[in-house]
Amino acid sequence: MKIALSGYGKMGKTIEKIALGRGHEIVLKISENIEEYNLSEAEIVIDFSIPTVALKNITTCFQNKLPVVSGTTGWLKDYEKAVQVCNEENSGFIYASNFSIGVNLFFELNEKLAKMMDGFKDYSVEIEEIHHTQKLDAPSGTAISLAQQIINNSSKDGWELDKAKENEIPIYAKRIENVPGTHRVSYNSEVDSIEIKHTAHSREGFALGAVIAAEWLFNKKGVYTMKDVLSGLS
Ligand SMILES: NC(=O)C1=CN([C@@H]2O[C@H](COP(=O)(O)OP(=O)(O)OC[C@H]3O[C@@H](n4cnc5c(N)ncnc54)[C@H](OP(=O)(O)O)[C@@H]3O)[C@@H](O)[C@H]2O)C=CC1
Ligand SMILES: O=C(O)C1=N[C@H](C(=O)O)C[C@H](O)C1
Repeated sequence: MKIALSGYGKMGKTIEKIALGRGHEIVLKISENIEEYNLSEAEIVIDFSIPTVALKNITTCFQNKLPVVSGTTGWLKDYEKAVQVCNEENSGFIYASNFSIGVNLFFELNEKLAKMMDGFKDYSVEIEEIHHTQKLDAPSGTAISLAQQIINNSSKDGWELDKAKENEIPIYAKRIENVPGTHRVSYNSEVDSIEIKHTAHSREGFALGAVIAAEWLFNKKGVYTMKDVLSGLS
């Protein structure tokens, strides 16, 4: 595939390495105003940029008939707008708050555990995420996805950073130098705790998942998720 990278920071550079290793070409590296670039050489775009530009970059690609795999977090209030433009332009789109295969397995576990724990009122649930100090958004997109899964499978009705109300899930966001991404969901009672945890050892898992998603999306139209991608792999 001829890939354009929207965002050539920590993730863009890791994706370049993985994509080249799988026989793809990087034809464009977008680092500023997307309108200044000639998108015509690219066949697909992988977007790991910044929250304030993600919607513009993604929709500009759709308008240029390019499918997009996006992992940028912190812009999700505008997700439906991106979906609308994708459908209007008959393009292809996959967004995931986390492309790592391990985290997507962790998402499955989280859903199952939330269903099991609902009804055991002695336990209170909380989420902790730890990331490097350059991260722009908090809580992480992955922590929000984990919270949303628990909300969908329990009587919880919201989440809050730090100070949650009775029926909400507290998310604690910590920033520590060089941490690629750690997420922990814990259920705590007076007598014990049950925890599930995912620890990324590097950015390679996120990047590999994004390239696999791009390979899967290539030549498809429509809006998909990592569940669609992974159901074809297992
Ligand atoms: N879904 C997933 O699996 C994962 C998601 N992420 C998310 O991906 C995003 C990027 O992460 P990361 O690579 O660590 O962050 P970086 O800050 O290292 O990279 C972001 C890059 O975007 C560039 N940028 C700025 N303006 C534009 C623009 N107009 N168009 C395109 N690029 C632009 C920045 O350039 P400059 O520095 O010059 O401003 C920077 O190089 C974040 O939102 C992060 O949360 C990260 C890991 C995994
Ligand atoms: O910014 C990061 O680094 C990461 N961001 C994603 C998120 O916000 O969930 C995924 C991963 O944890 C790394």
